[in-house]
Amino acid sequence: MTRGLRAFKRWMKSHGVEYSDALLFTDGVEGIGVKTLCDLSVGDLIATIPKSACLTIKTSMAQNFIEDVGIGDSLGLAVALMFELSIGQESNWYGYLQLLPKKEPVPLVWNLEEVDTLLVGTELHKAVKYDKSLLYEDWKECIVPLVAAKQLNLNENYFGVEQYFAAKTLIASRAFEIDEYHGSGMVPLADLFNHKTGAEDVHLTSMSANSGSEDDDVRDNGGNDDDDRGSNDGGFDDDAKLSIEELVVDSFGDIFENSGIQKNHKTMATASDENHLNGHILESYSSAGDDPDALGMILIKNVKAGNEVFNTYGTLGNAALLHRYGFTEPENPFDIVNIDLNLVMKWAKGSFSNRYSRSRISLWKKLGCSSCSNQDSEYFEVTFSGTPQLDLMVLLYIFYLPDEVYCKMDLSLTTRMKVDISLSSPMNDELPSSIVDGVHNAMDIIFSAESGGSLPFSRETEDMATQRVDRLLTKHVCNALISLADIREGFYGASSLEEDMHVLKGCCRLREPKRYHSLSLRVCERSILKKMRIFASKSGCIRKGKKIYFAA
Ligand SMILES: C[S@@+](CC[C@H](N)C(=O)[O-])C[C@H]1O[C@@H](n2cnc3c(N)ncnc32)[C@H](O)[C@@H]1O
Repeated sequence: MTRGLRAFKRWMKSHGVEYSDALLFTDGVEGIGVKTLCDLSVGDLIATIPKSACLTIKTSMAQNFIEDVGIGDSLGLAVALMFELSIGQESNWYGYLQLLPKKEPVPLVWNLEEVDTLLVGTELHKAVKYDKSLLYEDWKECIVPLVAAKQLNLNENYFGVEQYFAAKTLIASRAFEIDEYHGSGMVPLADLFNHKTGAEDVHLTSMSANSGSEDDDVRDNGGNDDDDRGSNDGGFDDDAKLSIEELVVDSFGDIFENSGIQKNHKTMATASDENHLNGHILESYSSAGDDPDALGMILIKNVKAGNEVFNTYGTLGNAALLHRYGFTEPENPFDIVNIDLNLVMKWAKGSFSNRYSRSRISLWKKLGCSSCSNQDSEYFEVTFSGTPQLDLMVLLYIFYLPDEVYCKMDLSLTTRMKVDISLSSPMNDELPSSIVDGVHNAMDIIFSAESGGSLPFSRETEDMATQRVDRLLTKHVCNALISLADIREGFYGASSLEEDMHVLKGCCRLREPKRYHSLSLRVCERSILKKMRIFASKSGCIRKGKKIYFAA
């Protein structure tokens, strides 16, 4: 065991952190991980962590001045972390901080040349540059004045821009949302568990008697932040976090529900004098106590002796994993690629005038269709299987609607909107709900307009959703999808997917992590684009052999 781990164990003991003696902390070339020495079962409580041992704005010695100047959330936590680092052994978390890496080598702390060469074309290229400029501004506006305020007597060597970026990488990769009072914070021990996509063994949860539902899982800050582009690029500009109370519909919910964990809390057994209990596990969750001031780590799966115990950082694609945690996973089913609306406009320029494109997009919006949006871009998602977002297919379909159908629909929608809006509040500039009813409704309106008022397929006998999509995929739409995939592919530069795959094979994950994971991201994204082309060409072929409802 390394010195850092030994000191950390002593620190845990003196700060009331208890853990099962079945847990083995490993410290190898790939960093720290947690294994089990004996079989563990669903519902086993393998660790408890007092909230007072978590490093948050509230628990930090810097609380007063952070709250006085009014910086909260992840910026405030970064200041708390930098402050605790700056006071060395004086810090309550010294034994914990010694174990942390100086920074997590995520793209935020790559130099600009690395970002521009390794990430070019990928979902992360723009996002990382955006983070860098935004965080630099935050530092200048909020942290520089703190250091300048001599009465705070801050050690400027710990509050430079480099130190701020490093703190942000640690927070992005290790912080959890604790509760409404503490906000997000560093949770010692819980942050030693590595991630496995969709197959985690353990959850961090609240130990309060009023808790015990899936709502109480303490959320890793990486999980599905609302501000993440397509929930796929992680994100450092993350002030909108969910507290435990808000986690009613959490992505972990199903797993927790199916885990068979008993949720009737009883009184917690008196803590042993020893930090590790002898029976391998601390408690089963059902007999663990009511302690609103503690967090518990609970097994949601059986884990065999000798295996690593994994947590999950959320259902994240590779762009998000690399962005926030600095690694990627092969064949990650949550991977997506985005097609920007601007890219669709670029494609449209080849065949249509700007005016024509704008009018078709306007009709698409009036029908209640939409793209995803983030920061200053609008985009469509393409899933791991290569299926493009339905709204994109509808937009492409609308581009090819005959003029007379387009005019008829536009006129009728505009008239309807005018009537509906004049009947509602004069301040209400949103579309009436009768019109904004989602992309499926939009398809029904289009198909019905094309066929002179009736839907040309049976609602009773066939699957409506499949019929709708099938009908959307005209030859024009399929060709447009292939062209969009080709244009998007062009962003990666001259090398082909096969060349990238070949280089990736020869690249060592441990020796060249930046090159390896960025190449892995490129290969995953380009493979999705390849699947999108196959989706479009197969759909085109299938249509040739089927009844075609309308001329394409
Ligand atoms: C919360 S920490 C987990 C503990 C960490 N391994 C350590 O040494 O302290 C998160 C970091 O661990 C690493 N990590 C976690 N899961 C991983 C995985 N499945 N593959 C590669 N690295 C992983 C990444 O560097 C990530 O940013």
